[in-house]
Amino acid sequence: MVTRQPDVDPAVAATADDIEAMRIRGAATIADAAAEALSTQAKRSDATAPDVFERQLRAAAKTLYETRPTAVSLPNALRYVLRGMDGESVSALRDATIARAEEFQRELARAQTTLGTVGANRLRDGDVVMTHCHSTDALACLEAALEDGKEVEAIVKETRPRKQGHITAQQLREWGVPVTLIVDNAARRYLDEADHVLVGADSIAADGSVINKIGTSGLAVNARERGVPVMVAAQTIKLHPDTMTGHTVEIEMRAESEVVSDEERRTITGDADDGLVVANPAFDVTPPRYVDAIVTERGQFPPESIVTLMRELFGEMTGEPWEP
Ligand SMILES: O=C(COP(=O)(O)O)[C@H](O)[C@H](O)COP(=O)(O)O
Repeated sequence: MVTRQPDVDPAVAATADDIEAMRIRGAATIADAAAEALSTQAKRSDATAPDVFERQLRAAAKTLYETRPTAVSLPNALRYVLRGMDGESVSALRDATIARAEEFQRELARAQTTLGTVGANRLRDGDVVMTHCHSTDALACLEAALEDGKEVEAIVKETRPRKQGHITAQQLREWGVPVTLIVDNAARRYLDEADHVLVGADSIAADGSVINKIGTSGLAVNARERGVPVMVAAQTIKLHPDTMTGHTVEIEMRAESEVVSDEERRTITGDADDGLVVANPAFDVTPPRYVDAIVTERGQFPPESIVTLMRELFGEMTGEPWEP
């Protein structure tokens, strides 16, 4: 459970629980939900003094921030909204915060649509795309290609342990895209039939490394060996400004229960129930040399040049998202 801050509205706490339990998941969706939650906190605040209002909003941001560590879209969203919290009275602060959250959500949606059109330009009629996990940014590229009248097919990795590939497969089938669903271990074999690997990102580091669902790096290495280009679809909200000052991106470790049931654990260890460690990292790091292009709403970039865009958009940022 997330540590609850005092004065945080129950609706914000519920959003934090949903993010932590992955009922709300995926970097862009988490960012959208976080902005919405801050707006809700602003709407429902019972503060009568501006400093109390601000304290409540910062407490809400901290509660949301502590849910999952890897997707930088979460702190980036919190920072963006809190920076718009401006005014001399509670009502001015409330209006400004709500307007800022709405602006963030609008820009997020717009960025994804624009990014989709950029990514679609890389896809040709008849292409076969291999996907990993479920990324709304990656799907935006496929949706835009379909809208351009291109026919595409997809090889969808199921993505253990939580099988987010099923969500991707479901969305693609709704759009009428032929889908071949494969287990993760079959990826190398099926790369021979793929024209692109298309994945999303939770964070992008200053050196162009891509942090995304566990298994992305292995897929990218295999794709390079097979000569299949790797395209990463990532709005600029996924750029991790702290990495410009040498910080690393924390990789979330999730519960062992996602990998083995209690019964399976007992079968492995017997009654002793010791000596078995189940490691379940949720994300991994793909070095820039295995990535062909990072597709953003500002155009496509070779990974090594992404730091220029990062500096332009974020400057040198320090401090926790909820700090003034
Ligand atoms: O790794 C994941 C989701 O991981 P999880 O299921 O653990 O949240 C997605 O590829 C990115 O978040 C990008 O998604 P989007 O493009 O929708 O932001």
